Amino acid sequence: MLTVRAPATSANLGSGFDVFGVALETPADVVRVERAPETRISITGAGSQYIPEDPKQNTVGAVADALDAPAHIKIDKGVRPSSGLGSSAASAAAAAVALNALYDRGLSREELVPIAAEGEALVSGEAHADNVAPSLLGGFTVVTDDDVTQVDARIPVVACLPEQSVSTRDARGVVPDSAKLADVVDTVGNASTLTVGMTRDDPELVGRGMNDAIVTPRRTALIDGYDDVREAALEAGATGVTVSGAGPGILAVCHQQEQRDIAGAMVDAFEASGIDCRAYQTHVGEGARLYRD
Ligand SMILES: Nc1ncnc2c1ncn2[C@@H]1O[C@H](COP(=O)(O)OP(=O)(O)O)[C@@H](O)[C@H]1O
Ligand SMILES: N[C@@H](CCOP(=O)(O)O)C(=O)O
Repeated sequence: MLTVRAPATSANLGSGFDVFGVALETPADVVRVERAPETRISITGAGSQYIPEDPKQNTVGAVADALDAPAHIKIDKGVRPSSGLGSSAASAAAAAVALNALYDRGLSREELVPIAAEGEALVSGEAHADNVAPSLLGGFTVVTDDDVTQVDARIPVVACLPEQSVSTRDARGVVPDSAKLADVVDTVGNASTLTVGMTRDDPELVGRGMNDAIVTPRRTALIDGYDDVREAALEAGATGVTVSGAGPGILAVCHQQEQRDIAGAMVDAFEASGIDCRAYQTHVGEGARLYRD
C-alpha cells in the first residue's frame, strides 16, 4: 500500500488563463493505492457524495488507465469538488505519483503532468494541466502545450470558498473566443509582472500582476457576491484578488501580517450577502508527497 498527499491548487491567477498555477499548503487530497487485477475506487471526505466511484468517470481512473496500472484506490478528499481549488486535479496528481511508484514506471514528475491531465480532460472536456502541474511539482508553475516550468515560491494567500458550486466545464463555456489586442497587451504585461513577483517572493508584484480584462470578468458574473468580497479583501490589505481557477473560490494574495484580517473580511462580505463560506489562510507550498507504509 502506498499513500500520497497531493495539494489543492489555484489556477490562472487572473492573467495566466490555462497557463499559471500554484500549489497550496492546505487543503489536500490523500490517495492510497494497492495492486489489483482491475481498478476499483472508494471515496470519503469533502464532497465525496458528489464524486463518481466509477473509474470511467473519476480522474484517478483515467490516470490508472493511462499508466496501465490497475489498483484499488482509496481517495480521502480534503479538496471540495467544483470549488476552484483543483479538486479533480489533486486526486489525479496523487494517483499519478502513487501508481507510478506502485508499478515502478520510473516517470519523472514532469512526465506525469500530461498523464494526470488525462483526468482533467475527462471532467472538464480539455486536458488543461494548470492544476495538475503545481499539484505534482509544487510552487508556481507555467504550462505550455508541450512544456512545464516551475519555481519554488512562498507567498501568503487566502482562498475563500463559498457554499456554491461552479463546474469547470460550465465556466469554460463563458470564456470568450477572441480578445482585443489592447487587452492582450495588458494581460501579457500583468502576467510578466506576476512571474517576476513569484521569483522574488514579492506579494506586491504578484498581486498587481493578477489583473485580467479578458477571462476573469466573464467568470465573476457566475459568483454571487464576488465584487463585495473582492473589495473587502483589498480594503483589508490584499495586494491582489481574483477568481481561483474557474471559481467560485476567490483567491487573495497578501503579506503575512494582513492574512488573518483579509480572511475575516472575505468571510464577513460573503455572509453579508447571505452566503456561507470557508476561508483557508495558507501559502504557496510543496507538491505531492509520497509515503511508503
Ligand atoms: N477524484 C475526483 N475528485 C474530485 N472531483 C472529481 C473526481 N473525479 C471526477 N470528479 C468530478 O469532477 C468534477 C469537479 O471537477 P471540476 O469541475 O474541474 O472542479 P474542481 O476545481 O473541483 O476540480 C465534479 O463533477 C466531480 O464529480
Ligand atoms: N484553467 C482552468 C482551471 C480550472 O481550475 P479549477 O480549480 O476550477 O478546476 C480554467 O480556468 O478553466
